Amino acid sequence: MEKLVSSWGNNVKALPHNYIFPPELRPGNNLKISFTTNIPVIDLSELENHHHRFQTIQKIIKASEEFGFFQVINHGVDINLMKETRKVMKELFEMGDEYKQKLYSEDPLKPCRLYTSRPTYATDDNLHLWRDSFIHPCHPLDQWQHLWPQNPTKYREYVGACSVEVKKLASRMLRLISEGVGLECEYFEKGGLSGSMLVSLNHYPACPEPSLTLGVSKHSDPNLVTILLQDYVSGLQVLHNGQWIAVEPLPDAFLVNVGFQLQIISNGRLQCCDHRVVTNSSDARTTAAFFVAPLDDSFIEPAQAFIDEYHPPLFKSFKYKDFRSYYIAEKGDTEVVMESFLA
Ligand SMILES: O=C(O)CCC(=O)C(=O)O
Ligand SMILES: [Fe+2]
Repeated sequence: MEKLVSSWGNNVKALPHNYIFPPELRPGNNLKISFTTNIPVIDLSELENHHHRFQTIQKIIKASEEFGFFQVINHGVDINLMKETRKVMKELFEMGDEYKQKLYSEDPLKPCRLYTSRPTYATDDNLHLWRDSFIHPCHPLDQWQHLWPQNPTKYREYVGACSVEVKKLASRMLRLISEGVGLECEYFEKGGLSGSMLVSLNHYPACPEPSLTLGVSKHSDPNLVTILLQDYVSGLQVLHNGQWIAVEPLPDAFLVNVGFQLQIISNGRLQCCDHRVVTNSSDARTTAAFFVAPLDDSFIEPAQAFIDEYHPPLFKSFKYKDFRSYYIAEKGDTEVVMESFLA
């Protein structure tokens, strides 16, 4: 498969010209950032202790206000399931080219497909990302699982079990966030606000010239909340107060990040945050991003709880599918997307 980076990336000593980013967008010297400033790590087992419950919820809110990102440990998802899921994800990208060709598609309407760079690769300009991605819906499981690949043989079993657990974790995080900001506990379970979940398995092969390219360029996630399963290889960077900070990969943790919809519903109190992925020359990195999103016809607007005479709505009301189409058309440009949904 000459298009997939996982098929040819290991055989090149220099980047093809259409993978070299313009100087102002390259990671350059920011390739290796120490983990001195790090995003908060929150221990969810503290919620069981009623003395610490309130403080833990406040930590979640503070992290969502200041960083838009945090990691959770002792989250209740079986560590062995996480390990097996990571293994089966890696196996998928190691399958032979002939098999990967069957999964590959440039049709954005195909629900389950392997692509390279961006979903819009076929019509993209001449600048590609150093990643392959396998994407498909994963909630409700029985509606989608039969469309997933049967090879690797344990793919459906582990990715299915992990999806169920991640969806439960996402619902738990959304209930805690609701409690922390004074929304009714089930707020995000109504109106289809968290009714869908898509998983994107990202594979970033080792790269010959990591300072010149990116695995994913700067963006904020268009959905409600994203839960990321990482391995031990670093690569994710978050823009915080104008500086890129590197996220330390904690293999037993899940990373949680605020999407555009959570920012809009909270009337700007919680912040989505720009992030990107850098590559490295020694190790491939494989991650699973679980995007919890509203249903297409869900109606999105700032919740009444955040609005009073001193706090007018900062954003318009819209249907989620209109936001999503606009986000895709504008290639996820944060400023342009935000601007056009301001009240
Ligand atoms: O792979 C990662 O670390 C993050 C990927 C990401 O930001 C995304 O898929 O939206
Ligand atoms: Fe993202």
